[in-house]
Amino acid sequence: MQGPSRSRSRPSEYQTELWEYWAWLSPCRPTRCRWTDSMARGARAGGGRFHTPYAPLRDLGGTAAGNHRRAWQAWGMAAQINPSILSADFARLADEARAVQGADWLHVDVMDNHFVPNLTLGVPVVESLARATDTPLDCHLMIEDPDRWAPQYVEAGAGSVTFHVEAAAAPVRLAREIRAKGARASMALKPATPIEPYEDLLPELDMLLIMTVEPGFGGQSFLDIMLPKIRRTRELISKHGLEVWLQIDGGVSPSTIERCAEAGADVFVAGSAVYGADDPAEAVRALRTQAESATASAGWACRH
Ligand SMILES: O=C(CO)[C@H](O)[C@H](O)COP(=O)(O)O
Repeated sequence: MQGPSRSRSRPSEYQTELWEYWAWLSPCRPTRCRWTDSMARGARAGGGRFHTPYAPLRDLGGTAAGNHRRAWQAWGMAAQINPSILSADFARLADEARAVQGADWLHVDVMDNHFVPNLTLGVPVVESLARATDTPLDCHLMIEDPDRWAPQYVEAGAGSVTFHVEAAAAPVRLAREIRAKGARASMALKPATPIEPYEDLLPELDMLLIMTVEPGFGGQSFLDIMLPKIRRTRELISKHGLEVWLQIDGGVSPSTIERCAEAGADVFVAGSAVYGADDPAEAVRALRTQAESATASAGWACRH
């Protein structure tokens, strides 16, 4: 497939071609895995690195805020904010998804009461939610035996599936299976799990999740002692020249997000800080602005 011609006069056709080109350029381009509707929605929603290199070419009009965001993406400084539905009203999930319109992904916490001491939802709810929202789903599996269950979450409509390395029997095989089925593959580390033993696995992943609280419950205090791990992980990603997203989850709020962005995180899960706000969509925008400002002055982003 060739890149877009710059001489197109009809913006809609030009834009369509660009989206295809970004998909082709993406780490999840069809040569490695299927470009699903959900992932395409992620890209269109402004999912950061999907379209970083050519973001300015998409600037065929639009709002000042949209143009600012695209410029940020072009410089690789886009921050993604993923509201965690753990803090939402489970009886009104479709409405709660709408309440965070503009979020990059919806973070879906799957807990089995074995891997963590809490029980939330499973495949059927993810299937329904995927039908009810255009926001792509980022499923975080806090469950035992993810090797068995993770592929079912891709089939249910998740655009990204995260398994815990502490629970996976064969993390490389599992990451490859998630990608082969058409989703982004992500691996999570609990606070006491170091990144260093998994350096060689990084090329198998689209995202690495560092838990900044003990998994299981929303509303906990951010663990500052995770900041050096975020920093070291970002250095490993850079050292290998990878486009792996670095997500953090737990205690993300206006008072902690800047430190995390400065340390190297670029995808932020926020539950209570978003759903506890009077205007959840505005809370998403404000967190993103804070993260992007902190990233702009961070050493890791300058070297990126
Ligand atoms: O994975 C989680 C807990 O295991 C949640 O996503 C996380 O705690 C988000 O909630 P908050 O932002 O309120 O800390």
